[in-house]
Amino acid sequence: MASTLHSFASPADLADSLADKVAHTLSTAIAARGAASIAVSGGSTPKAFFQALSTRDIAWDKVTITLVDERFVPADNTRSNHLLVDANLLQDKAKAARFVPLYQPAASVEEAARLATKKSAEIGIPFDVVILGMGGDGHTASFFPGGNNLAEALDASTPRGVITMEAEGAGEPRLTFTFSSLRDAALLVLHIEGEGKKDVLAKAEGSGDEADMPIRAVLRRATSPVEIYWAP
Ligand SMILES: O=C1O[C@H](COP(=O)(O)O)[C@@H](O)[C@H](O)[C@H]1O
Repeated sequence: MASTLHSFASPADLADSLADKVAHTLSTAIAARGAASIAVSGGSTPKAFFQALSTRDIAWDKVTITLVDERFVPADNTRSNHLLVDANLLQDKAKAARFVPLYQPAASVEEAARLATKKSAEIGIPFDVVILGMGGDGHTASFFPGGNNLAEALDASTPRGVITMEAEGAGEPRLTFTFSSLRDAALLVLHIEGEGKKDVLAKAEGSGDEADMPIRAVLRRATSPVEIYWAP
């Protein structure tokens, strides 16, 4: 599926424009179905976007927010994506939204993935909005190069839901939605910032194995257009 690059003069401009686009998409879904859903990424990039989105005037009580991926750590851990969303997105007007976490206080990460799959199945499919990030190694969501479940996660025939991922570059064991859960969002965004990430994107757009740079699965096989938002 084709991708479109949207370039901005600054991260603040990007955050504002992306917040407007996402708010419009969520409002359109609410007008059509009475509900809307969004899956967001963690990491260092989305903070300003989350803060901008939280101020947008939409019917947040009809919006369900979840994460594209999460570390297998509780929400009070500083590396938790849930904590980032709590502090920056579930604020202001967006306080009224429902949040479905991927982390579950289970005995194993596999059990947590089963529980997260069950809970997230109630959100409805496909997601209205998916915001992906990308690491310097070409990972997106928790699709890490060398990940123990990478092939299964990227296989389009793997059912929608949450699976586990362990990889050298991932730190803690991870919980991640499968590629099949993310590829068909009504609005599918890849949000990256900095010259370094632009270079990584250019490399990913070239030839090579998806397993080496898993973002390639999204760029090559998403069934929705990929809207790439970039700022220096
Ligand atoms: O591990 C993760 O990293 C990616 C990219 O994060 P960034 O700090 O380079 O912006 C992120 O998209 C993913 O959700 C997160 O778990």
